[in-house]
Amino acid sequence: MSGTSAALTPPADAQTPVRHPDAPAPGELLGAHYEQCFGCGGGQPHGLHLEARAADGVALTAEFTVQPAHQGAPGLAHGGVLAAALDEALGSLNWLLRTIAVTGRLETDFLLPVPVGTTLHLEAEVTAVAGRKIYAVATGRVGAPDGPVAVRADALFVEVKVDHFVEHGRPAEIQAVMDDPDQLRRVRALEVNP
Ligand SMILES: CCCCCCCCCCCC(=O)SCCNC(=O)CCNC(=O)[C@H](O)C(C)(C)COP(=O)(O)OP(=O)(O)OC[C@H]1O[C@@H](n2cnc3c(N)ncnc32)[C@H](O)[C@@H]1OP(=O)(O)O
Repeated sequence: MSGTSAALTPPADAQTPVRHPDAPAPGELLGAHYEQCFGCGGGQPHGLHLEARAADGVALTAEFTVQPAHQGAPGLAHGGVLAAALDEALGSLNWLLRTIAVTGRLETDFLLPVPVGTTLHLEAEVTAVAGRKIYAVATGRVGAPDGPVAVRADALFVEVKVDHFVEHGRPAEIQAVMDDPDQLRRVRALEVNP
């Protein structure tokens, strides 16, 4: 059974999403937004190391291979880890809008178990924008880009300013980003209207 809550249905006056003119070209790897991110950062040994690539429109593809550290049941991916992979793919859509947005709501359908060693092929797409609200969907297929759908999600992201992280994040990590020119460049690339 699946369904989508009313909160994830765009309002009647929602706009069609617009790919930012400076968005990475289709096929381009998007890279990590933060080295210590559990979803995409290279600095997390047990992280997902999800790699996302721009697609046409306001959409992307991404891959993540389920590791032994991601188990819930014996030999199977933990559902929360799969939700994290969907969340990360959806969050990476920020690069195409050149907006900073965080997950407000994430509804996930788990359709098939996903064994350790499986590569999950994800697709994510922004479907509508209404003010600060960004509506998006994602699917994860097992084994191949046209494999069976194992997980899917509907999500609402909410646009925030970079101050969101400065205000709520731990000072040590915020300072470390400020002190690292590479990391700061990644944040600034998203911050179109600082
Ligand atoms: C530097 C590195 C960069 C890059 C950073 C990128 C990180 C990506 C990582 C992957 C993605 C994540 O996991 S992000 C991490 C997980 N998410 C979070 O930590 C977010 C925690 N929540 C919050 O901080 C807040 O609740 C916000 C920002 C989401 C919303 O708070 P707010 O800014 O005060 O805005 P608010 O007025 O409440 O809401 C704005 C509009 O959205 C609607 N809205 C808000 N939440 C919901 C909701 N759950 N369900 C339905 N609708 C909602 C409201 O009704 C309202 O609609 P209307 O009245 O306008 O109609």
